[in-house]
Amino acid sequence: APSWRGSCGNGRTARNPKCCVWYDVLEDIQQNLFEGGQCDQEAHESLRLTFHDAIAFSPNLTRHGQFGGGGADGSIMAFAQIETATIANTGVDEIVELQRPFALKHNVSFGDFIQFAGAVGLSNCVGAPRLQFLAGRSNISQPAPDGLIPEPKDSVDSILTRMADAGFNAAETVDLLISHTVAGQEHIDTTVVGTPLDSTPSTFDAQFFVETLLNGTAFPGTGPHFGEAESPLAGELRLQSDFVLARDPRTACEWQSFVTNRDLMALKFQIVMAKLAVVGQNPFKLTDCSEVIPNPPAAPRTSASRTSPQARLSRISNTRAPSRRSRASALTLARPRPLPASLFPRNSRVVRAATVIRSLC
Ligand code: HEM
Ligand SMILES: [Ca+2]
Repeated sequence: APSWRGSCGNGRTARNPKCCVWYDVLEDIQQNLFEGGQCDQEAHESLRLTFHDAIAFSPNLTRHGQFGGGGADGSIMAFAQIETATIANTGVDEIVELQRPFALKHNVSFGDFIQFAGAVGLSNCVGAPRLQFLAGRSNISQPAPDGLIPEPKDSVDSILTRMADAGFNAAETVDLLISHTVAGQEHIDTTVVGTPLDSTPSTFDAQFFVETLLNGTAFPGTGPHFGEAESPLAGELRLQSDFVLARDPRTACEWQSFVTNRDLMALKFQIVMAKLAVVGQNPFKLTDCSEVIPNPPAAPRTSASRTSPQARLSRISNTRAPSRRSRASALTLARPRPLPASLFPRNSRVVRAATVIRSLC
């Protein structure tokens, strides 16, 4: 148990001297990876990378005498040429190559660095929870086997089976997909690079869960592509996997629960990310350096935004500003179900076309 409480230099203190190095990493990546602390594309990709490293862990393969992957062990960075060549990891090589020099420069393990960068990147997003960060993962790993990362074309059965193998039940799988509130795509439809998965990709809010429940009406680019479903808003892309998970009886209730409870959503993400970050690791051998993770900017306590999602999206695509800190629509509405019509602005064409699933829970 750490009794040391001391200076890390520059007026910074930590409970454990092992945490000091992370202040240097923090300063460096906020300036030089996240453009001065933005919830930008690098922040989004860093969050995605935490998943792609960690989820490659399969007790099922191990039971069959094969190597099942080491989980959150940094293998995706150590063996990037092998791991990022797979279909599920399309595009992940970019953030791995951007991150690696920082890990080498500060002499921290790849597994630690990936989880740290994900937590710091998320802390730049308005309304995000502050994630736990444990340090001390070994830097020795083996290449993870292919086939362990869910793909957007996969069925709910296949996704839930894979996630269960790695230790996550159906509700926790939905909790992990809260990440898609700060997300875009570049590799599903390459003609509309940067298309977000919800109308507020720089804000950690419930828009993703609202918008994935609307009726899809069109593709944002030249779709359909493999793993893509029709989206309800121009300039937004919907993954097929998000479409089916939002509507499956095993996952729909957890999905809908977030629409009217942003705080619950933030809490569940914090909890499930703490679990994801130590897949394949012994958390009791790691050191808690969470104090280094910055406090994210708070979400404004407003009722549902009056601005229509479509208007927000048009602004995003017109300006291409990486992180216009749009006002969060904190969905603090009283009744949990059915989804209140007031969430959807009446004068929007989108909304007239939208039918919200009301019967699954
Ligand atoms: C069923 C599981 C999942 C599937 C099938 C899936 C699939 C995808 C796909 C296809 C993209 C677009 C990538 C691109 O074209 O550039 C994406 C983006 C993203 N995913 Fe997921 N994902 C899943 C779960 C997760 C989880 C658990 C996390 C994190 C905890 C996550 C975080 C992200 C983020 C942050 C992005 C945005 C990346 C960016 O903007 O560059 N995803 N996901
Ligand atoms: Ca959002």
